[in-house]
Amino acid sequence: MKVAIVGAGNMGMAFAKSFIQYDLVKKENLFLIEKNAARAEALQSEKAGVVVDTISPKVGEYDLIILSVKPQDYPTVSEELKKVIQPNQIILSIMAGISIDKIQESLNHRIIVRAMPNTPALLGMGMTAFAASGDITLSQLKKVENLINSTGRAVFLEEESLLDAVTALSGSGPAYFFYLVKAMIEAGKEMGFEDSMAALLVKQTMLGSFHLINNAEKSLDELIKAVASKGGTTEAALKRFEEGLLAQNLKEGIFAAQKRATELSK
Ligand SMILES: NC(=O)C1=CN([C@@H]2O[C@H](COP(=O)(O)OP(=O)(O)OC[C@H]3O[C@@H](n4cnc5c(N)ncnc54)[C@H](OP(=O)(O)O)[C@@H]3O)[C@@H](O)[C@H]2O)C=CC1
Ligand SMILES: O=C(O)[C@@H]1CCC=N1
Repeated sequence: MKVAIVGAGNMGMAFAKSFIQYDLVKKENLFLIEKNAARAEALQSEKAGVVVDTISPKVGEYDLIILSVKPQDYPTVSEELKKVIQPNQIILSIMAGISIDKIQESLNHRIIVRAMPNTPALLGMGMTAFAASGDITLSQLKKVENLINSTGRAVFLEEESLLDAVTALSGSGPAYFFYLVKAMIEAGKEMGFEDSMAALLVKQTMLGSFHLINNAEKSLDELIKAVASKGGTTEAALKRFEEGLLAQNLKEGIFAAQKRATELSK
């Protein structure tokens, strides 16, 4: 398959690297359009694919075009892309908030898949949800799904409107996890540990706990109860979290992300 990527940044390249790793796309069939000069130079030197800085008629030769610029940059991209896009090309957008309708209208093009991945895709451990326009054939959809599957797990959504919630939950989710881990490491340092020791204690705890969620036949409440002894240390921490409305604040943060995704589509 021949794939062009408009905006070869963090996510665009996480996708591209998985496609290459699983031999779904050959490097010579990967066309990277990247306007950031420093990034383009880095991509050139690591021989990541054919690298150019602007959209040209050459883009029309690719089976699939991935849109992975920031939503704010999309109006400029669509102006250029609509001049060169060919009717049989598949568009895969991973941009937060930009709806299939809006992409169809701005490109005057029908065949659109809209996906929301996350950065663990860099390790083939991503979580992507995707929806598609009614105009796509099953064969075209399967081709895109095969590519996405190389980046981790994927779910198809009948309802595109759910993608803003996906963005808030799993798209942005890695940052929430990193934020929690960082706060725990900082607490460790404040209690007197060296940076590396605090990081080890927290990272191994998070890793082991993740596997317990997946492997123990217990609910999350039961897992919490199994750690929190009556009158003990965990209970003291959880009480403080409740007083500070930590869970409520986390949820409100996620709803704010969803609201922002909806705003980006306007
Ligand atoms: N990062 C994440 O975790 C996730 C991101 N997304 C979505 O992926 C998209 C990209 O995000 P991310 O990879 O983090 O962003 P990046 O900034 O890392 O990548 C986007 C790249 O596109 C370049 N660019 C901007 N305009 C153009 C243009 N006209 N032609 C070619 N290249 C251009 C940017 O250059 P410059 O830096 O100079 O602007 C930048 O290098 C966003 O829409 C985001 O919503 C989706 C899921 C997760
Ligand atoms: O923060 C953002 O807007 C993008 C979408 C999901 C993750 N990063």
